[in-house]
Amino acid sequence: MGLASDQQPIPLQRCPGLVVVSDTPKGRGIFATKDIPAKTIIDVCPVLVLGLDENVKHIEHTSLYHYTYNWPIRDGNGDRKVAQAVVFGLGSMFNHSTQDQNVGWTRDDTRLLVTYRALRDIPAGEELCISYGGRLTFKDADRSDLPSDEDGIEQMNQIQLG
Ligand SMILES: C[S@@+](CC[C@H](N)C(=O)[O-])C[C@H]1O[C@@H](n2cnc3c(N)ncnc32)[C@H](O)[C@@H]1O
Repeated sequence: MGLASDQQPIPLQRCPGLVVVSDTPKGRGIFATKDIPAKTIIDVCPVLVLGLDENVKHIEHTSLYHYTYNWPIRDGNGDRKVAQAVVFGLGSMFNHSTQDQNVGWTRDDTRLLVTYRALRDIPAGEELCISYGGRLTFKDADRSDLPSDEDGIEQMNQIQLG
């Protein structure tokens, strides 16, 4: 039996030669064990988009809060809203780098995927980092000169994945 065009399987792709290192200044992080050429697909990650209420009532009170990303949606009235999404796979493991990100991403909001690609050649031994945007809740381990945001207002789930 064939699949309708909107049901075509989505190929998943993960770059080989990646490892999780658990004791970095940023917690766990993803590192390359071999050279990765620019534009290589690093991972194709399915996402779970959380309900707006679900996020406020539940997720914001859990550790998962620190692993969700902005996801634009339309509410029942067709108005634009920013929901939160859990990104499965490596998408939830990339740490933030303010100035030296080597991984970028594209969002597919129809198929609910994020595809991560190397922004440049990544040499073996380097950590793979994305940008969370300009608003961080934690002290950036790359920038010891900056004070951390201690008022708790700027939350990690405001990561500007978009
Ligand atoms: C999506 S998780 C990334 C994986 C995380 N390091 C772990 O061990 O599960 C986001 C968390 O990683 C840490 N993190 C990410 N980027 C960081 C950075 N530049 N400096 C310090 N901590 C960072 C923060 O604790 C943040 O809340």
